[in-house]
Amino acid sequence: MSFKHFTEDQVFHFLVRPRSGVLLYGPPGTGKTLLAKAVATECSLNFLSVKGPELINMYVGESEKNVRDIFEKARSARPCVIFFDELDSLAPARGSSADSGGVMDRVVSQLLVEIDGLSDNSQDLFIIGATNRPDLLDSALLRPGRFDKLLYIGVNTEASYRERILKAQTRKYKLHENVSLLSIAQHCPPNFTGADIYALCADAWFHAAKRSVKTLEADPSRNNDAGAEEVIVETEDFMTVLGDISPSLSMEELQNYEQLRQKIEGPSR
Ligand SMILES: Nc1ncnc2c1ncn2[C@@H]1O[C@H](COP(=O)(O)OP(=O)(O)OP(=O)(O)O)[C@@H](O)[C@H]1O
Repeated sequence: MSFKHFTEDQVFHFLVRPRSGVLLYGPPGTGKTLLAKAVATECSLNFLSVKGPELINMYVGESEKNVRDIFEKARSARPCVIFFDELDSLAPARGSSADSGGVMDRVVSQLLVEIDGLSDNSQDLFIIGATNRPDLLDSALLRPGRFDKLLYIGVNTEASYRERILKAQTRKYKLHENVSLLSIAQHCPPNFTGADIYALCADAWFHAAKRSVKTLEADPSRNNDAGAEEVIVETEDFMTVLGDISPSLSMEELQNYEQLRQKIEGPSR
């Protein structure tokens, strides 16, 4: 895992300007989790990942206890990054949830207490949050000393961006010499996310594997050939499966995310 798939700006905010909390936001499948893991790996920190809904429990007081326990676990694993995925489901704006007894409000309060408690030892315990809906979060979470840096992780519609992700995703594949990843990137819809490209590569490999099996079945004498079982992925494998994969986000949805980003960060960026 490395930072090479992310922009210098994104890496700068993590490595050069350490802070208590960073919030990654943007459409699903764009690499927010991947980036959080890369930060932990690159900085030699333990990585504790938790999905917001996993901490919510129907029994009174249990959800708050789960929040406390996660921070306790992270403290004992220092130096550590706690990654809160789907943060909006753990910390929605207080007063907005329809739950009886204000469970979610108490969870948010507990989370704020724990985050504020980090300030003493922020040198070796960091929090990274991720959400597709930063607009739903309790605004107190975004105050200085908490998740005070918001970083948009979006989709770049240029082919060279998709080519970089294709390169990363196929680095362990044996590609046929006819494969041009740039050309494949140019054939992908501009709104393909990293997760869509992951699906494309996995399906292309599977398509190539099926072809290898068929070839061996047709000519069993090749079973003993050196490397006969090796799966070599060809351009045709990518092109065949490409038609079956629809972008998980429409262009309109991407524009909505872009508008949300502009609302949060201002139009100048
Ligand atoms: N920039 C990228 N480079 C390489 N692979 C990527 C990139 N972005 C996404 N992927 C691939 O897509 C998969 C999903 O990415 P990830 O889980 O990090 O997205 P996410 O933004 O956290 O999504 P969600 O909001 O749904 O949790 C990853 O396992 C990875 O294989």
